[in-house]
Amino acid sequence: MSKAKLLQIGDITDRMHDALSPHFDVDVLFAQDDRDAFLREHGADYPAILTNGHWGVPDDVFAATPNLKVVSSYGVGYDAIDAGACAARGILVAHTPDVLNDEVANTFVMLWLAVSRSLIPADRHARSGDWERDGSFPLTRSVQNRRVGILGLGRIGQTIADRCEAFGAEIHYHSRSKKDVDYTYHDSPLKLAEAVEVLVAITPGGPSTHHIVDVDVLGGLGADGLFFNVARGSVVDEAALVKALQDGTIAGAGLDVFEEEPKIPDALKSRDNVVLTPHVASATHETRQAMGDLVVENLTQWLKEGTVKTPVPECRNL
Ligand SMILES: O=CC(=O)O
Repeated sequence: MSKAKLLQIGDITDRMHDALSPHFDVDVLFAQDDRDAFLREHGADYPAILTNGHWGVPDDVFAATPNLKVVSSYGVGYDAIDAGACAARGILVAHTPDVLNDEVANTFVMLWLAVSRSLIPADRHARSGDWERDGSFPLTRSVQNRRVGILGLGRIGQTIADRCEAFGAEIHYHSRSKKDVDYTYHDSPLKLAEAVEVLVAITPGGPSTHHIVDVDVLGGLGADGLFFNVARGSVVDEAALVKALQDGTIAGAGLDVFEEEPKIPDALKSRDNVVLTPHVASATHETRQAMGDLVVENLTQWLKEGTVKTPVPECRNL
């Protein structure tokens, strides 16, 4: 019996490839020399797409796959996929929620400690000989007993809150709606920023959260404030963030995501009060394995039953 055809957009692990191969005939979009000709000739053959949060489903692919039935994305954030348009065409979209909550929360903690305790400059001081030559490294700032603001109290935001409690934090949050939790709610990102010393963005990306951290919010955070982004680059006005760091409007930042990945502004790269990671919040062997297994499970379940295990909210009623 012939296998179902699957169009792969972006990289996958060997384990995912091996698990998919018995069920799907996999073609890699980026391996095609002439993408337009390939999509024109073969687009209608694909009922299934495997993609990720970075590539999503580009418009040309969406338009060239009239028989598409399922999209399985290797990541939790799906702002690069027009899930509303997929739902309207009856296409199921699946993502990988929950299995990465711990890792993303841990990445925030790593950045928070690194920025507050000046980990990168301190490491440099230790290995460069500066310690012997110039003496002790300057004092840094404690992460203990801070007022922490979580922008987006979804599943990952809650896991971040749990981690922060271990540091004696007073937790504040802003979300689209008030939740049944003991933390302090603020009805705007600005009011949240004004109330806290540490602000972490962990909202979904997309038009509804575009630049919700802007010049005013950064001003509200204030000169001792630290900003962290483990959400999407689009959530923050990056130019305003650069200026806020340059002008001392805020004290520092830890960033895993950027507006034009993989490009990072030089003005961020050159600052000692900023720690940068290349969108790796979920990128451990263990968590990527769990995410990959879920991507595969969504596709094989769809093959067997026509459903997926973890649909995005827009597709839950399909
Ligand atoms: O950014 C990572 C994800 O959305 O899983």
